[in-house]
Amino acid sequence: MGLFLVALGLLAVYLIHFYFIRRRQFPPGPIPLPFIGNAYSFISTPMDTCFQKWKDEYGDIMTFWLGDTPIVSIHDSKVIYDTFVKDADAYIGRQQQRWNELLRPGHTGLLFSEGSLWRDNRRFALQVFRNLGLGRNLMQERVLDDVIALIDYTKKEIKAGTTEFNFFDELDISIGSVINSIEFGYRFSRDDRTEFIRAKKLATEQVKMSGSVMFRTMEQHWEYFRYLPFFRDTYMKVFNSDKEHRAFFGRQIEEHRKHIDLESEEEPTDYVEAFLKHQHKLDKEGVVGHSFSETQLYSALLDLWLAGQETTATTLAWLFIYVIKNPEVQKKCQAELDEFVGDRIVTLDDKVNLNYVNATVAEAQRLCNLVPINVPHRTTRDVEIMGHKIPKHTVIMNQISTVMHDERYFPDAKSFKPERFLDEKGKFYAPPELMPFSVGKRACLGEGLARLELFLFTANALNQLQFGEIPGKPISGERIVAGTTAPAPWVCSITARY
Ligand code: HEM
Repeated sequence: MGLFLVALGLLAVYLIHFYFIRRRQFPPGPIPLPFIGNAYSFISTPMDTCFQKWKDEYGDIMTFWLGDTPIVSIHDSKVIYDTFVKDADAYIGRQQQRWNELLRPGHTGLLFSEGSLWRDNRRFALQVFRNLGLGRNLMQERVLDDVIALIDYTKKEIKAGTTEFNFFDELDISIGSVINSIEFGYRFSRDDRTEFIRAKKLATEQVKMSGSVMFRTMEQHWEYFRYLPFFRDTYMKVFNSDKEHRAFFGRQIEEHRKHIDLESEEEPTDYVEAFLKHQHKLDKEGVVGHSFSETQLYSALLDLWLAGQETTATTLAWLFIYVIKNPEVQKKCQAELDEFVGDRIVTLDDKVNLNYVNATVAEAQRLCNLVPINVPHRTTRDVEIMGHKIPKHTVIMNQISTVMHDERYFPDAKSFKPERFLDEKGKFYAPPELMPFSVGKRACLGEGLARLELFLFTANALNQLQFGEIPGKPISGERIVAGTTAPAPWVCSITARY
């Protein structure tokens, strides 16, 4: 009886502290449940819809809780620019999600690392992308190889009499090949897809899991939750996926180690080679405690794969669904391509003329709203936002999904209207509220590569191929919201235009 009263007393103290002291330190938001916070809201309502609802109810700044962590969420473009861009260093931190003690030992990698490790490695990654040809013809050629392989394969299938296409699978392996060739220097084979399917399955599971209610609830205390019946299963999934990722990326690093000439003056041809050479140079120079460890290499490869494959392939999947569902958009894109390109391959030089195609890509990114809940940031000092004092180390998110469906900026926001990104002269323009890659110092590191891929795959596929819905097999367009928002499986018809 005594023990029971003590437990009751402790619970009362916890509840008073939680509801009357901690909650009041942050902007208002929906009532969290003790221990699990607001994660329960995401069970019945998709995350991005929850944020829309909360924006209507609580305004452009509010707080929701995951477990016992308060997360301040900002929903307005102007407030986001005033904070994450104008005062960028104050928002540059990342939430130290404790799962990463398991998944990215030492908080390494590119997505969740902080401080000099993150800064040095982000700069290094951007430099490697440039050295591999981003911003020059070299990267375009790399991507175009995969675009051409996709089109050739599809035309071969058409000739062979195929009438029903799972075009997402083809986009998926193409985008997988681009990132794989950047990281490891080789593409996936379409004849034997086993390796790609395995790698992709791992990535999809991890991205899906990272958006799951159980994963988010367990985030900061997984070492205790894993002993509880319902939560054990999620822990085992994370544990196994980590083990398999280590095997996949570890094998790639080992292969490179076997053949690499660390002293060679030649330009590296992939990320692993560039990293190992840079690491060797620092070690040789006697630089102590640098940020280029073997663990960092592993975590960076994982992050580039997770952040770079699923995102781009899924955006393209949405784009082709929207184009199929809106045949007049397909017609307008193709009319523009006929006028400025003809039957040859579209390159970046054509981009300036292809206003409607650019607007179609932009509108697909806006409407699909790929990232329903942004990657959490952390304030690095006390800040004040819209009159609210937010302490240092608060987890904070610029909720880009809410901005991109905001009727104030995008009237009739749930409709697909590429015209909204054309000015009165028909020229493409991107307003600041269009922020699929986020903004500020932690904005997407792969934005340049993703933009190149989105343009080249879209323009060339629409130029060479005609897409349609198959009678009796309508595309549902159902949104499956997890770490990213993916469409339900779909098939389409494709014929050749040339
Ligand atoms: C359509 C495709 C893509 C979209 C919509 C997208 C979107 C995003 C978003 C919203 C973030 C979080 C930004 C923030 O924290 O505020 C992010 C971060 C990141 N993205 Fe992307 N991304 C895409 C493609 C790529 C590609 C192709 C790569 C690399 C090959 C990549 C690598 C990264 C990395 C490493 C980060 C973490 C950056 C940091 O914390 O410094 N992404 N991305």
